[in-house]
Amino acid sequence: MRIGVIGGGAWGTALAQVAADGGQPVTLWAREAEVVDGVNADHVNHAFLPGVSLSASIRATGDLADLSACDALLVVAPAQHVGRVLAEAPVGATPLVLCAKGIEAGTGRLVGEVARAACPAAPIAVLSGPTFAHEVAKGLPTAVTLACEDAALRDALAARLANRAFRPYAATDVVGAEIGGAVKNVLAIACGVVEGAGLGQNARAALIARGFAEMTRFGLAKGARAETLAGLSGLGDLVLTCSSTASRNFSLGAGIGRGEAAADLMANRRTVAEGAFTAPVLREVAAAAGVDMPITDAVCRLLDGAAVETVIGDLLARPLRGE
Ligand SMILES: NC(=O)c1ccc[n+]([C@@H]2O[C@H](COP(=O)([O-])OP(=O)(O)OC[C@H]3O[C@@H](n4cnc5c(N)ncnc54)[C@H](O)[C@@H]3O)[C@@H](O)[C@H]2O)c1
Ligand SMILES: O=P(O)(O)OC[C@H](O)CO
Repeated sequence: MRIGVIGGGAWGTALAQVAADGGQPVTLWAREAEVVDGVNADHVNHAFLPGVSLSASIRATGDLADLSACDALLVVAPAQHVGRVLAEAPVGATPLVLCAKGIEAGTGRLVGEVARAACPAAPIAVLSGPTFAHEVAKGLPTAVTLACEDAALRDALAARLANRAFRPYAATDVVGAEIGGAVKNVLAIACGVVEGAGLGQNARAALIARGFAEMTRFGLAKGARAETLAGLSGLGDLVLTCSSTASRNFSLGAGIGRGEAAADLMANRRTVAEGAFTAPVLREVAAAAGVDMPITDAVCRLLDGAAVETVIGDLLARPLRGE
């Protein structure tokens, strides 16, 4: 199975490295010429995954047409750009493995819905889970959810991507795998705020647990299964990104918690903090579905510039309720 990767950020590059295990050829499409040049000449993605030596069997390209001979495409552009990039990619009936985590602003669509609209003939799988790119690229042990309704395709993809350190777990719940990854990014911002504002470990644990309740309420309303949300792509990824400054979303929240302006933090970054784009549209989609999302709402207010003390105070002052 010839693998192509759409997106030369940290995660696309790390997944290209996974797919190149054992010297298998992989084509990596990157938007930036400097990334293409660095991967081909130095076997390093200096811009997005510095310090990691990549397999020489990864060939980078800036031309989407070079993906036309691939048997499966890993889609790793940021969620807000997936629709645009897929519209230009030579996909046809080639299976797509969606690896971005987010909800499209303006439409409220999960990445799977975006991909189905752009590439109606392409079978869809979702790969998601607790996966810091730099750890995966270095070959540290990692487990992911690989969700696909077509069992034969799912097994073929799992066999192709698995190696001694990278372990896909099979699932059929594509929507559930997507929702866990999209929602955890928003909750990670909230946990970062707690860290940055020095609100303590109790508060962070409470946010993880109540955030998981929020993710579950939303997921169930959108057709996800509870066991998927409690698995690697939901709870597993929530725990990872709510616990470490290696998470861009958590780091963004930590800056806000320290009193820095969200707009400045967003303006000064080249890497993507998906939760900042997903939070407002998640709030809208949840409201339309009648799902209460107090932590997501708090993150939206903080991103809009509300004071940390005010927002945290409002969260704590909500009427007491059953767990
Ligand atoms: N980095 C990780 O550890 C990790 C792990 C799992 C999933 N993800 C997800 O993977 C997706 C990609 O994140 P990343 O970490 O690889 O990115 P990154 O932050 O490392 O790099 C930014 C990426 O955005 C791309 N980009 C910027 N503007 C664009 C545009 N207009 N059109 C198309 N692409 C554009 C850049 O080319 C680059 O590939 C996100 O949805 C992220 O949540 C990331
Ligand atoms: O750095 P973050 O916050 O985008 O998180 C990266 C991955 O999604 C972790 O699984």
